[in-house]
Amino acid sequence: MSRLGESWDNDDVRVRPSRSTRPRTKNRPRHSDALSGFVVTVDRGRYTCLVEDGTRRERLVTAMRARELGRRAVAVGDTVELVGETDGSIDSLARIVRIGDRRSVLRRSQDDSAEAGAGPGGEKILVANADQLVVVAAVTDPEPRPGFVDRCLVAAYTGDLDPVLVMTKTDLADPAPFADAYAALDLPVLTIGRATGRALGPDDLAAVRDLVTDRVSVLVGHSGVGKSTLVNALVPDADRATGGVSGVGKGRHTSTSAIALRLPGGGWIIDTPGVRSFGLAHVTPDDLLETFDDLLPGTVGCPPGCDHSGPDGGEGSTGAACALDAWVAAGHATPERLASFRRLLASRGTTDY
Ligand SMILES: Nc1nc2c(ncn2[C@@H]2O[C@H](COP(=O)(O)OP(=O)(O)OP(=O)(O)O)[C@@H](O)[C@H]2O)c(=O)[nH]1
Ligand SMILES: [Zn+2]
Repeated sequence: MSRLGESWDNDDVRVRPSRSTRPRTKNRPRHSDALSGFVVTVDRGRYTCLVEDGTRRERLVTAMRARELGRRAVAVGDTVELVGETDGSIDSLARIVRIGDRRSVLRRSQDDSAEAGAGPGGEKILVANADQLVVVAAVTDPEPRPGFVDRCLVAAYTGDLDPVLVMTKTDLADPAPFADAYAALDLPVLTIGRATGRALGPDDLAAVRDLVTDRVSVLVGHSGVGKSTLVNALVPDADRATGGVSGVGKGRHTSTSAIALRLPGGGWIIDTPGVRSFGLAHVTPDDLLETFDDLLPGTVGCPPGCDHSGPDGGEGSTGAACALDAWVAAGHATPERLASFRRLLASRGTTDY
């Protein structure tokens, strides 16, 4: 499993203040017997981790957070170190003592910031280490919602995931009118529809399979867009792909928000059955701007407090103009890029779920 054995962040484990003069590392729990695991799903404080230790077949181990993790969140997709009861037998419970460095984080804000692992703004890490966010939207039935797609893009860009749009049900309508709005974002758009009365088109499916093979992909989309149809086509035995735990995510325990399913050709699909929206209260205009490399230099002349939302400089400003308008008018970047940036920026505050 390629995700295991990555480097570990030495700051992951909070070390209690020491009164002695010994080096701090001596006080850190050593856990030389720890095993590496990959968090497949999370349900009410219990983490299902895929573990392989070289001598035995890989297995699923149920674990809880060790006290020494403090308030640090553990998310699906995290690489972790486990100690304790790691044999994976029924009723055994291991402890997660370390969390590996993260390549990406898919966050969402939520009201209940008291929940374990919620950050200062109440944001929660939904998935760690994913390569891409696959936003699934239907051409029709249900109608695609631009605000929802835009919010997904903001979450992807600011969390270091590559966004992809997959438009389903292309047998029912033309995807172009909706997809055209994303042209300036260079967003890969794949289409998928039924070739026959029942089956998804094999060419469409092959393109999606290509996209997800050997990568970690998070799938999000509204109910009814065809996400399950797609997941079942990509992971034929989805119910068994995680040793049966996917049943946990889909059914009884509705609090489960994400589950990793192994792709037969390599890579992982992380399905998010309970996720219909992304709260983006934690994303600032500058967070988003940093993901628009071509626009970034144009803000040097912005007034203090400019939120770049329009030519008037935004609410918190002194009334001076946002420098981006003049800069783009002078031939930098493109008006379409600026318009796309501002549309995504505005989507943070909408509730178009
Ligand atoms: N015409 C057409 N129908 C499709 C396509 N993909 C899925 N459907 C149908 O759309 C309906 C919803 O599909 P699902 O896969 O259950 O949608 P979902 O997004 O998983 O929805 P939830 O299970 O509610 O989260 C089903 O009746 C599917 O058969 C497609 O490409 N074309
Ligand atoms: Zn500005």
